[in-house]
Amino acid sequence: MANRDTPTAASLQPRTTSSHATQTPQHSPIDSMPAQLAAEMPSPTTPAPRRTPALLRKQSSPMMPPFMVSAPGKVIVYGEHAVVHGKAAIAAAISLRSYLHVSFLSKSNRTVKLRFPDIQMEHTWNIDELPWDTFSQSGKKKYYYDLVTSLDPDLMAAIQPCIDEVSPTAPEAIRKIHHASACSFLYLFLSLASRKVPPCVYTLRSTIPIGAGLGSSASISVCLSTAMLLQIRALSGPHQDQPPQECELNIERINRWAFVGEMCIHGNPSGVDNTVSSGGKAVLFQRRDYDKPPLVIPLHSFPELPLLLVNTRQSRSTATEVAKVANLLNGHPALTENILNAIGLVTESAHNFLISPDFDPTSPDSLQYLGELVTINHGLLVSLGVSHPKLERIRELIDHTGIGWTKLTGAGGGGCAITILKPQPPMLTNGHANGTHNHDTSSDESDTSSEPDDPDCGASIISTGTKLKYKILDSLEVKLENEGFEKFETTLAGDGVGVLWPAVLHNGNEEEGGEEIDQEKFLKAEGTVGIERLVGVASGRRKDVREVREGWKFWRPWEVADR
Ligand SMILES: Nc1ncnc2c1ncn2[C@@H]1O[C@H](COP(=O)(O)OP(=O)(O)O)[C@@H](O)[C@H]1O
Ligand SMILES: C[C@@](O)(CCOP(=O)(O)O)CC(=O)O
Repeated sequence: MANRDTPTAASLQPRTTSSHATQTPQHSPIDSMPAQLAAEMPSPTTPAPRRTPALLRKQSSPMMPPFMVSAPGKVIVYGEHAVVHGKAAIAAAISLRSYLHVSFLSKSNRTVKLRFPDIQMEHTWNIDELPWDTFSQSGKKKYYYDLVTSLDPDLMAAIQPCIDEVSPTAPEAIRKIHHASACSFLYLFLSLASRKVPPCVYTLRSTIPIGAGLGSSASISVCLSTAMLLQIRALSGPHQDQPPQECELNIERINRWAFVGEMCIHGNPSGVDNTVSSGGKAVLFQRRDYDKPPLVIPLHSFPELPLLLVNTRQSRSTATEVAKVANLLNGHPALTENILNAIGLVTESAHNFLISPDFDPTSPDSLQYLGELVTINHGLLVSLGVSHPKLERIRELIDHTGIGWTKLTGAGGGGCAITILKPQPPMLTNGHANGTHNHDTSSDESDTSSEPDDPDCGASIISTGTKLKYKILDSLEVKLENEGFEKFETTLAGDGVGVLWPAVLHNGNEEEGGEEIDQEKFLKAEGTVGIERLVGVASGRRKDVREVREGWKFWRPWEVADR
């Protein structure tokens, strides 16, 4: 995965517009659409069409099938706050994702519609009334391969009236959320598409809690960027056997435009959220000098791990928490610097370990090492004053079960806690009735406690351990819910952006013709489980570590690199 300022930048820029022809993707999912339709797809390099006289009009073409894209949220695993002061941090993708469904309307419709039910937003614009002229003026026009690092005030001013017409009567706080999403959409749409774009509906649903520091905004920006780049045929793949450099190039292209979407929502984002959401897995991220681009190193060795994520549901402000640390630094410079340095060392230790030959993603000892760093990192964040009683309560409840290593993630002061789960519950690894933990599963233990003592049944121990782990997790879930917290069982360091083209699932049977995911079915799916079931993601904790996503395709540079 590459960051917006990495050397791959040069490789993305054709020298002249005419070199576009040589860059036309060979394996885009859109290549599978009928040639006539493909020819009608707008491209930023396609000259504006001449008006066809009514008598010479072509026959109507069949409508393009709907397609879907999906992008993950992220967590900071090590190094938040210290990263603001020049140290490195490690962020990783999670399996909570946003899903964007794109469907097409008949040509006569001339509208583009957003359906974003998570934020109760719906809006339709007339395509012909959008400010295409401003976006295509010379000096303003951007191409899919361009690097855009700031928003153009003239373009922002041109879309403002279109944003203002969204949810005009909603309360101010809701309007702000709607306008941020609309701005992200419109800026990308007007930059990448053209007046000739087929009328379409963008329906978005996410399993990522909004505003909890899990990168929900970046994941929607990545979905929008990917969908539009696919629509203008500026991406190739994803497909199996795609060379790693080509995967990187596509991810980079998506990431650049996702960053533009993020700027619309956040003003001045660091870029780490969209980078992780585009490319998946994990990255080491460091910004020593704010005038220079950040250092972003993909960590392809980061293991896919089951992760427990608990949302305090306590709203927090990143700016306030960052300011708390700045104040502490002012009042206690030497001490605070030492804490920040220690956090920097935590990240450095994790990074060195992950890239060392000693690291074995399947070994409990390796996991233990990474887990201990999680615990240390949390302690240091507490001493910076950025925890919250609710985060401490969650940590206390989880520590009592002994099932893993817990820390706050992101800004703190609320938001979420993460727990890297131990491979086996502590009573199996440390012997029975481990005095340091109160498992609170007394009724559950009776039916499992005899099995681990049997030296001849390793498989049975594993299944007993797994059963016990789930019992502990179930009992924990009840406690967390009773106290108003929200628990997610997710996976750390999975895939980045994915494509389901067309939006059809075959459920293993190609002959059946498959089940089309249409807009209404997508809107009706209930909750995370309903959405994941509909889009073909194996849901629930009993899934394998790598989720099965039938029909979905991902750019996975690490996998190709491993071959
Ligand atoms: N599911 C969603 N549907 C529509 N817009 C969303 C969704 N999730 C996030 N957003 C947009 O992203 C913004 C949230 O950004 P932010 O508060 O930084 O949260 P996060 O830390 O999760 O990225 C929202 O105001 C909204 O504009
Ligand atoms: C506290 C900080 O290090 C991370 C904030 O993360 P989030 O806003 O909770 O995703 C701030 C930053 O890196 O900009």
